[in-house]
Amino acid sequence: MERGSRAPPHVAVMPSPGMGHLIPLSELAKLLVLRHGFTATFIVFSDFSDNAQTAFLDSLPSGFSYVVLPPLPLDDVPPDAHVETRLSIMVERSVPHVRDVLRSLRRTTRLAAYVIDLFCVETLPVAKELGVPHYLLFTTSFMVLSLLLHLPALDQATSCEYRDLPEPVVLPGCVPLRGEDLVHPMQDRTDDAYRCMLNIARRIREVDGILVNSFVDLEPAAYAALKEAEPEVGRPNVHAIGPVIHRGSHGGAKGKECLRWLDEQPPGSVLFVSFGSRGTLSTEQIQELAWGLEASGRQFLWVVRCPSDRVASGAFFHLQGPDDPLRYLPEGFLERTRGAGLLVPLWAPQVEVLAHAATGGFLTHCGWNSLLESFVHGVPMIAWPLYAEQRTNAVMIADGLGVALRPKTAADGSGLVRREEVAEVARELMEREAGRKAREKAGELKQAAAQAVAGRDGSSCKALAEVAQYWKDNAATGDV
Ligand SMILES: O=c1ccn([C@@H]2O[C@H](COP(=O)(O)OP(=O)(O)O[C@H]3O[C@H](CO)[C@@H](O)[C@H](O)[C@H]3O)[C@@H](O)[C@H]2O)c(=O)[nH]1
Repeated sequence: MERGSRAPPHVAVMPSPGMGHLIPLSELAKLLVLRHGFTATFIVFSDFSDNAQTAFLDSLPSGFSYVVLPPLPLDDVPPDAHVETRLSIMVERSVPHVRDVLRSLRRTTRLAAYVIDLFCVETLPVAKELGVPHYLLFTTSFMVLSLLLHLPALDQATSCEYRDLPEPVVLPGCVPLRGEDLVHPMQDRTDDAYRCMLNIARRIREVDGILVNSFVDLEPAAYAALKEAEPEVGRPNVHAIGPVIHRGSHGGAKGKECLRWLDEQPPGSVLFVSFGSRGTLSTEQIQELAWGLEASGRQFLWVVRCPSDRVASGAFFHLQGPDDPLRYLPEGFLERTRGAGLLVPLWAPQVEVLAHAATGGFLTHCGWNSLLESFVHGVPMIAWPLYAEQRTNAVMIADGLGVALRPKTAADGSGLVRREEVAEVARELMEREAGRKAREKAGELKQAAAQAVAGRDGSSCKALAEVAQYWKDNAATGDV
């Protein structure tokens, strides 16, 4: 690698495991490489890099390289520890290795910035120590960022569990949130996962700036409130740079089959059902969903995974193994729905599916990348949140933006969405007035999303160009 005044500026990027973070961080790096003349190195964990992640990294164009950290065993961590707890321990253990990588990049490149996602905050002191500007790519909304920035104060002011608060939490410029709709690690304040979240909430104030994968017109009031608060001590500047989404294909042969099937369906007729890179349902819920989709009479394309009650807890970071997800469906389902539905085990080329004219709705777990991809393609949704910040996102898209419908869970305390409700909400979205309204709103958001990243003048393009220029200027003068 080159160092010297004519070498390109370099960015080091550290995503935590999982496609949900790898995708936006690599798309950001692509923009820096292809539009702003940077080169980039990814620092990735070996422990959790599965085939999908490795294939994704290998497909990145020239200008990128990646360094795999040595294995960081977590054998001493209880197997039932929450994913946030496991992640935070793993990141802590990675610090000496990250120091070595950043030191080496400083020697061999014009290292201009170090960009992480929120689970990697424990590595920030290394960048500080080496004088490398350190930024966070916040991979979800301004609303969730606002929640995190307010969390230490909220923690001080609250003595009960948040779900028992008599009033909703009101964040500046955001739709009110009931305690039970706050992010998953906030649901049990006695759990380690909550302490991890609180630690992250404190540490993100240490970064030099926060790039947010959202756009101003999507969340104008939440964005304005955060901008207003910037002069406060310990409030990093925020930059709206989204929607940064994956635009290529990563679906393989099965992906091509999905797209061929979609080509044969009438425009706007298909409900796409997918729960992100690793979302799964219980066996009973899979069965209810299947019966409901069948009863709805609608065409559907469903990315099917093995039930959550059949997956080992430590396997969270990996796509599932050899077990056949189709065997958990109701008997005869495949035969009865042949022609009306297509089932894809594990993975579909989601962005291409959402971009396809036949796709008329998206039943989603509300991961932020999925939502952005839906906004970009103007697809209305059914919000079916599972974990992380997905309930918070669901409130935003259903109550705030009006681009999604929410199925009701059964009153029997099972927490299940029963088949009748699945059929009803699918028909609502695809055939009725509520769906028509959501589709109209989705069309408006599609335009706003396109404007944010249009040419050089889109608000998000400008914001990223300013940050990139700042990094280049500092790298060029040797100030870093
Ligand atoms: O069959 C599939 C399934 C997923 N994807 C892609 O994988 C990504 C999934 O990302 P996302 O929708 O954000 O879901 P998660 O993978 O669950 O993402 C994690 O990270 C997100 C960003 O922080 C959070 O919003 C989520 O709650 C968290 O679970 C998207 O780009 C999808 O297009 C596919 O291409 N094909």
